Order: sequence, then C-alpha cells, then structure tokens
Amino acid sequence: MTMLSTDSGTATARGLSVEFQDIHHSFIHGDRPVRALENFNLSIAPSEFVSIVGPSGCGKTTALSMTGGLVRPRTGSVRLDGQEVTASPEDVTFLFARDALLPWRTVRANVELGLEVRGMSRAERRERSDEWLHRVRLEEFADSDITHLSQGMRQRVAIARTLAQSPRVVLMDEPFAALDAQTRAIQQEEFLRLWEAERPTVIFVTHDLEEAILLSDRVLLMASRPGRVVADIRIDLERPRRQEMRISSEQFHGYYHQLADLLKDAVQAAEVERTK
Ligand SMILES: Nc1ncnc2c1ncn2[C@@H]1O[C@H](COP(=O)(O)OP(=O)(O)OP(=O)(O)O)[C@@H](O)[C@H]1O
Repeated sequence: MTMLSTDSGTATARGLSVEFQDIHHSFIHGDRPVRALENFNLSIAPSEFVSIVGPSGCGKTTALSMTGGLVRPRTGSVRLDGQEVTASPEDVTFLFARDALLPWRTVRANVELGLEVRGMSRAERRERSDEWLHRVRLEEFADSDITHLSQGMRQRVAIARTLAQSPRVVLMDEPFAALDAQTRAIQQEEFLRLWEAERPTVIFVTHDLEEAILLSDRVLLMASRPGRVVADIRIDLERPRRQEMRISSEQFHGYYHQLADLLKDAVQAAEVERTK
C-alpha cells in the first residue's frame, strides 16, 4: 500500500482511514436484545487520533472490537482504507488497560511476541526489539522478568510490543487507566511522541475527558441505549501537546467545559434509560 504524507510533512504517516457505515448491532442478554450500536456512522481520516468518550455501556468497546475484527456487525460494515473488516486485520493492533504481558517471558521476548506471530526472522525481531526497547527507555531491562517491573514500566513494554508491529491502526481501550496520576501523565506525553513519529490512526477509548482532549484531533461523545455518536468535537490545540496545557490553555478549558456538559447529559440519560 502507498505511504501517506502528514499535514506537518515531518514524518511518514502510516495510518489507514476507518469508516463505520450504518452499523446496527445488538447482543442477546438473557432472552432480550441489548441495542449496543444503532445507526452508527463515523469516518476517521488516515493518521487521525480520535478519542471516544461516553457513559458506561454505550458501546465504545464494541466499536473498537469491530475495528479489530473481534466483533462482526449484524448490519453495516467497518472499512479500513475501503476494505471491509471480516477477520483480524494484520495492520491493526490493540492496547488495553491491563497490559496482557506474558509473565514467563522476558521483557524482550514480550516485545517480540507480535513479530514472532507474524513469522518475522529472529535477526529482524532482535533488531526491531532493540530499537523499541530503546525508544521506550527500557534497553537496560531487556533480559529482565516482567514480574520485576513497575506498572508504568510494564505498560511501556506493552506500548513497545504494540508499536513494534508497525501498525497502521492502533486501538486503545483505557490504556493508562491502571496507572497512578504522575505515571499516567508521563506516559500520555511519551505515547504522543511515539505516535507523532509514525502516525498510525488511533482510536482511543477513555473515561477521562482531559486525557481525551490532550491527546486527540477529535473527541467523539457517545450516548447509550442505543449506542450512537452525539457529538464530534475537533480539538485544535497546537502540537506537540504538553501537560501544562490542562492548566494554561483557555482553549483547553473551553473544550473541557463543553464536553463535560454534554457528557453529564449523556450519563443522566443513560441512568434514566437503565431504570426503565
Ligand atoms: N458479549 C456481550 N454479550 C452481551 N452483551 C454485551 C456483550 N458485550 C457488550 N455487551 C453489552 O453491549 C453494550 C455496550 O457494551 P460496551 O462494552 O461496548 O460498552 P462500553 O461503552 O465500552 O462500556 P464501558 O465504558 O463500561 O467499558 C452494553 O450494554 C453491554 O452490556
């Protein structure tokens, strides 16, 4: 496939476009259907960083899982660069809150896992893992046991494992939720720096509005039952983004208040719906 150039022209952007078209999806819960997504339409441009926020149960993870081919929509389609997703696409990787590292493997062997699954040669794997361990500042720990690392270091291993596969779409489900506030802030900035170097398309699910604003080009707000997009807000803060923007940027505060009001409405509506 052709490589795409970035807006800034500073890096090779490798992201694919993601298109959700007329998706309706329900799960059977007990003996009745739960409408997880209804009339769900969304276009994400190549190399865009898009966050999805919304009340619990509104369908964020379902949308993410469909992009990774883990859930097949009952009607409608998800397309990556125009190609319908029917199985787990090679170009797509996941990153979750729980890092899902294998405790019996060393740090390096965890970073190489996805490359091994793809059949990359030992020498190439080694080269790639050296590079990524360096990029996440863990080269000294290459031969360490996973169990000896802090939670923040473990998540850096997971990030290296994810990005070492040169994904063109990265699907992230609350990836920093298990970290303490300080480590989380550091990792947000570090992840942005790594993302800016290669610019895969990112779909990022979070409950944290500030995190969504700080990282994203767009923040989508979903409402529940049925799960649908109710707001799509473009975040025009300059890049590179810095943590100080949370405090110093009036524009940041504006986005925050706008989204917080909308989210409050969506959460209240979800609660009313749940008590029906
Ligand atoms: N495998 C499943 N079987 C039955 N119902 C499911 C299944 N997966 C999701 N659901 C239901 O579909 C709806 C959407 O779930 P989903 O996990 O996508 O929401 P979410 O927005 O990611 O929630 P949270 O923020 O709590 O993680 C919820 O009502 C959930 O209970």
